[in-house]
Amino acid sequence: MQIIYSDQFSQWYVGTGECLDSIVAKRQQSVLSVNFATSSCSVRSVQARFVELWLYVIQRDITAEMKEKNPWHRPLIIFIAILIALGIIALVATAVVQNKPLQPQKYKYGIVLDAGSSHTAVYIYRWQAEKENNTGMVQQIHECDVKGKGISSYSSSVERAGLSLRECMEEAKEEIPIWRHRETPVYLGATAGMRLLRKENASVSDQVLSSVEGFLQTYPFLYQGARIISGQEEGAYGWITVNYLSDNFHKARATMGALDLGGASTQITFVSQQQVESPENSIYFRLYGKDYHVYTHSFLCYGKDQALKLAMAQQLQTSDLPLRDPCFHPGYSQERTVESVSSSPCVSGSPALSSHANFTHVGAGNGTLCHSAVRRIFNFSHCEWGRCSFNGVFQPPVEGQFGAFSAFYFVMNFLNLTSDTLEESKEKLGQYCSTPWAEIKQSYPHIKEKYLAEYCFSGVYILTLLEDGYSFTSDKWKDIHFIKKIGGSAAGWTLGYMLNLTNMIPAEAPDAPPLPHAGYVTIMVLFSLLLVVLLLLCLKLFCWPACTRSKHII
Ligand SMILES: O=c1[nH]cnc2c1ncn2[C@@H]1O[C@H](COP(=O)(O)OP(=O)(O)O)[C@@H](O)[C@H]1O
Ligand SMILES: [Ca+2]
Repeated sequence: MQIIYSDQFSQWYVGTGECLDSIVAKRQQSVLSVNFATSSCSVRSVQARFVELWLYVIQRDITAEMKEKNPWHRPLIIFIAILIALGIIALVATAVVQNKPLQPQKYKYGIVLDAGSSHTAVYIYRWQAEKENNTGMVQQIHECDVKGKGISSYSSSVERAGLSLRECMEEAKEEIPIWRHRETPVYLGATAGMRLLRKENASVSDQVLSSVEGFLQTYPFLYQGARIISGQEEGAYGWITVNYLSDNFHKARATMGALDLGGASTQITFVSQQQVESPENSIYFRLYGKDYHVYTHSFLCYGKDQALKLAMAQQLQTSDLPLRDPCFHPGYSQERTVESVSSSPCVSGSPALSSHANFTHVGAGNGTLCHSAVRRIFNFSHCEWGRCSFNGVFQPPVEGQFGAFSAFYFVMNFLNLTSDTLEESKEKLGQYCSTPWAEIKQSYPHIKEKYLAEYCFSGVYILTLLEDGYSFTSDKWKDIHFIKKIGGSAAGWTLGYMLNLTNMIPAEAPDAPPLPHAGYVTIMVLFSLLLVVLLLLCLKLFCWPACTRSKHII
């Protein structure tokens, strides 16, 4: 069937159909008159034909009216079509850039050896090559604990100091892709054990460093030096590490203080609103466009192993033998040489110690007496500054949240005191210290006996150092967070050291960061919705008149 419109006569001529001989339709105003010349049609099919014609007429007239009213109709359609095309290109481009797969060769690597007083650990870090200046981008991917003691213990066979690192350095070769070896920096930083050795014998400490240097240079990595870092650096880099891993620099949030307890030294580092009176305790950083005035102090000889020697030496000088030590469990007994205590450069200068060669170290298990004994290794009596922690060292009042790591974590975690109040910790520790040694050994058969025997002392030492030494009062205790890792990377000075030496923390904020994931998703969804709306609009504008523009309906 065919309908033909004639402009000339304002009439539709409809061809013949199954049952229609001819149809002539005419519209005047809103009245459509149709003449059907039928031969054998039913009334129903004539009615249907009439409705069809009526709809066609209305549609045609509306389209004509729209065209007349809106001369921008066609350009609008073209504009919307261009918008849709651009939108699709933008969506695809954003998705491609954002989801670009990271190829393994896009990663860079760095190795830092933490040559501590008790042992050496090798850390391997990895970061995306193009994102070096963004915070939170460097991650620890591997940690290897070197077997045996720290490098400072090799003073009588220095060549073994380097060799002791072999296993962990071989692991590093395995962990890092071969094509990255030559450009992967290796740093070795030695801490308080080597500081003490240098004090005792500078030439031997140099020989130990030469030994590790020679050994590290046999590896294909980019050797960047082996040195003894200062206590100030150790504190500062620990602070950088915890705040970098917590993303505090990037988000310009309040920073977190850092508390590091080693075997031979301990560090406290935090941002203080008060003036840092002593220049040697003050460090200034400009990071990501923000200034940080940081207080730091490293107490040499106040790591937990040297503190134990100090406490034992103190007791040896003032009490009869055998030494009844309240910081060791009842029933504990150990033969020791006086030399094992007095040989430390932290202890030397105590003449009374030389009168005996050996002594029996007996546990008396008493938390309160242990606290008194530990307090005696701190000097609280002189202070030249407005405020001191101990031993005449300036310290402003502690402020904000603190991350306490290394031995702070190991000990408090073992004693299950990481989420207790100060009072609860004292109470639980008192009970633990008075538990018989035989019972302790039975309860923890898999823990190294040296560590196990010392947890009572270490726990009491930590509480005393934090409360009496640094003035973390009961109300501030909750601000101390005992942590081992943050987001898979160990809390410690090594990461901060590497970030600093590779210039990965810029002084000024880098250019705007790429879209965060939430922003990316939001933009993609909004753009998609907009496109759908535009598409529908275009269909409505484009298809409808296009469909009706024809003067023929088939
Ligand atoms: O699992 C553990 N339990 C208890 N103490 C631990 C554990 N692992 C390491 N430590 C202790 O943590 C301390 C780490 O000190 P480190 O060797 O880093 O010395 P430094 O930082 O003073 O040079 C040592 O006292 C070591 O005995
Ligand atoms: Ca350490």
